[in-house]
Amino acid sequence: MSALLETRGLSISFGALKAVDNIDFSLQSGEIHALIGPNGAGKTSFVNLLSGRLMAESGEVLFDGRNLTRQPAYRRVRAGLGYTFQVTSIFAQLTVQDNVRLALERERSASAAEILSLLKSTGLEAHAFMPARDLAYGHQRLLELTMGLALRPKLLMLDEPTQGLADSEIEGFIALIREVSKTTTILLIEHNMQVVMALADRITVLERGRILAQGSPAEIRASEAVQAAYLGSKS
Ligand SMILES: Nc1ncnc2c1ncn2[C@@H]1O[C@H](COP(=O)(O)OP(=O)(O)OP(=O)(O)O)[C@@H](O)[C@H]1O
Repeated sequence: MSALLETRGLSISFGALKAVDNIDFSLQSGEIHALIGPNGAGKTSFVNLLSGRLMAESGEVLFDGRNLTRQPAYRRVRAGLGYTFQVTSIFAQLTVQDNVRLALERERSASAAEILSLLKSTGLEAHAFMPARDLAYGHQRLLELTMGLALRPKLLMLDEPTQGLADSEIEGFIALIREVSKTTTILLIEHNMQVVMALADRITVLERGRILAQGSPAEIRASEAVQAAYLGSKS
């Protein structure tokens, strides 16, 4: 099986701090791959290097047979590397369906049927005409996911999608991600270990900008190095 995404020697520093330190990583098409690690391990910086929000100091980002290392963020989105929009990029005064229309129309015009079908896929169709600011917090997270799916990415990167959700909402979110994963490869940054263990096919653990461990959920759960890293950071 060939990798959908690969990084070779990927690095970025902030002053003297090597936030992402020479990372070789690969992700297979079809998998849900979780990226975990203590606070400050470099997860967000790594994903920002993939999305193009940060430019690599050295190393390469290879995606779907192309070298995207020097490409700007919008080209990476166009190549099929998608990520969930942050709550801040939701237009609060616009309706839910108009937010989805805007996400779609970054690329082309969208039909009402297409918008409705996307909203149905994440369970938001009943809220289509509501201003986004009136959505409950959990529904705003769903709107971010819907907007992330709008361009039908080959790989969708989710940065802490369950953060701030109530326990009662998490089961539904797990089921939804599982459904999305039938058609989209997923890279999931997540602190909630229940979510990680329920969803991930493979897990990569980062610590201080490096890969500490990689394996199946069972292997990671059993790893003493991983347990030590987590206990050490109290996160
Ligand atoms: N723009 C920046 N300028 C300076 N230091 C930064 C910057 N962004 C991140 N860092 C530092 O780089 C390190 C890695 O941060 P990063 O946010 O990537 O970690 P993380 O694993 O995503 O953490 P968390 O789980 O807390 O979100 C941290 O020490 C952080 O303080």
